[in-house]
Amino acid sequence: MTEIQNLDSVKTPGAVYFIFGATGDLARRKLFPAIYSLYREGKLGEDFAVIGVARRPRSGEEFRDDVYRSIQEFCRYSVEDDAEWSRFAEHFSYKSLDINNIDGYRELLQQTEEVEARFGIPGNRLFYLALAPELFGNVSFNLQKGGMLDSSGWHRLVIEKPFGYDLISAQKLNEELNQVFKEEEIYRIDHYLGKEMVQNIEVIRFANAFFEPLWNNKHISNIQITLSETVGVEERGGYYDNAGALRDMGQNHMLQLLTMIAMEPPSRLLAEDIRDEKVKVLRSLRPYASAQEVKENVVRGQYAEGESGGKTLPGYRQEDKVDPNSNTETYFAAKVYVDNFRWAGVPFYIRTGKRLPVKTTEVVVEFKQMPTNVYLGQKHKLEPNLLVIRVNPMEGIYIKINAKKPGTESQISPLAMEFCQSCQVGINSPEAYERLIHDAANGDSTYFTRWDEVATAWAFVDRIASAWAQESGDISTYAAGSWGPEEADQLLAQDGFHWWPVNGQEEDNVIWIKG
Ligand SMILES: NC(=O)C1=CN([C@@H]2O[C@H](COP(=O)(O)OP(=O)(O)OC[C@H]3O[C@@H](n4cnc5c(N)ncnc54)[C@H](OP(=O)(O)O)[C@@H]3O)[C@@H](O)[C@H]2O)C=CC1
Ligand SMILES: O=C1O[C@H](COP(=O)(O)O)[C@@H](O)[C@H](O)[C@H]1O
Repeated sequence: MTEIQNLDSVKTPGAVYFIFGATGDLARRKLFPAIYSLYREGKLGEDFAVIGVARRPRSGEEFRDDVYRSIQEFCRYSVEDDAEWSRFAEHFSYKSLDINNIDGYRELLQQTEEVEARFGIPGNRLFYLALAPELFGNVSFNLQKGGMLDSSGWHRLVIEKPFGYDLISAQKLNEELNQVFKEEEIYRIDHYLGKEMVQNIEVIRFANAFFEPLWNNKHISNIQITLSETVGVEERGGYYDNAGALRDMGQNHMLQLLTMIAMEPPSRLLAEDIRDEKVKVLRSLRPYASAQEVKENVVRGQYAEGESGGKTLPGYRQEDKVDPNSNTETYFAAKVYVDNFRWAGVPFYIRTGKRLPVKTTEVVVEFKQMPTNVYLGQKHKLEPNLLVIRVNPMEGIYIKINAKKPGTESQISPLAMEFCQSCQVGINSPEAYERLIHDAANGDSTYFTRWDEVATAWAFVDRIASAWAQESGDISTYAAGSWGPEEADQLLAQDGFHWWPVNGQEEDNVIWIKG
């Protein structure tokens, strides 16, 4: 068990980082830039090496050029100095390998031992699989067979989502991995857990006397979690058409966010204590008992042609590598209950979708009105208090309260007090992948998903997916650039609530105090 340390300045132990899928999109956009940021901040030191692995032929020089371009395009630091770049780049080499070719692993082993000797690395090996999940099992077997796990240091497997397609496939994958790696050696990435503000939820909740006493069904009327995207499926139509919004965002990022909001305070800040609390929330999710209950509580839709910023956007069925008759959902919203003492009766409304009007991840905690109040009534329109946690792209929190409108005799107006973290000069939050690679190298699994979390989340999501699978007829659509199907508004309206405006769409009547 690892106690969370202040990792801000912790240097990682010397290790070789294997990036399987080194010629792919994730490596280019996220992983190389993250490794460079860690290096620039002194967190990697000089006793590390990166070996890129993929089938495509690449010389070492070509690979380092790829890495350079990816950093210049996507990293929050840019390369400014030739000498510093050469010092960094010499840690990178490439191995062309089909993951099914066992002979290739023996060559990889030789290359590994060479770089370990060269950089004084004590046999620690981190295998990052930026690959399609179907390949995870074979890579693990072949790493073992090819002698890659025989060194004297630690061996860790970092794997990307999706972890399976449903509970059964996830179990199968997990069994395969467990034949080679122990649970504590497996780091399942959910990059939302690496986001600054998702980690901050814990601090906001557990380090402030005025939130925790109110954090329950006596004071909170409902919680809204929005993960909206403006993009469509881009070039990932092949994968997405098989997954859909529920599996792509719901089973993982949304439920993980929900657990961070709903979990009990852990008794200690140990990775296992925190993950124990999160899994208890997942176990407390009220399962939908029938297809009818799914229909009543979950809304889905697919984007059709629409418009945004004066541009016409194609419908989902017109996207590249998408079945022209596809019924895959690109949006879903659900009403979810956490059936425990703290949350009994409080609806959690969650929604996610592609081609929505804004890119944002936000959590809105809506508080109950006071039971009796001299200001309630005809004359005054009191709005409920809100605590809004902005995860991305804006980072920060704001609290909405009622206050006297300045200059009026007795008019009451909502007033939002905001702490915008991303607006503060000097705060340049690390990318999620920087934190997660750093944590994995330091053996801190707090912000990675444990197997029981993954399995419990699948069990919840599978009921929705199988109810949808029984439905016949075409999925309902929403115009690209809109807020999704109208039924999603009904989901809240029937309980007397509405979705609060998110990111940059604040109502005119609110007075803002920016901090
Ligand atoms: N891209 C993203 O933003 C995100 C991706 N993910 C996940 O990360 C993983 C990778 O995604 P992404 O980078 O987009 O995928 P890409 O298709 O862009 O890249 C796949 C990589 O796998 C390599 N590869 C495929 N087959 C083999 C093989 N048999 N042997 C060796 N290498 C192989 C390819 O290289 P080559 O063809 O040269 O062999 C390529 O480098 C997926 O699981 C995805 O779901 C998760 C979240 C976000
Ligand atoms: O995991 C995924 O996340 C992205 C959204 O991530 P964000 O950090 O930009 O909010 C999503 O576009 C993608 O479909 C999904 O696979």
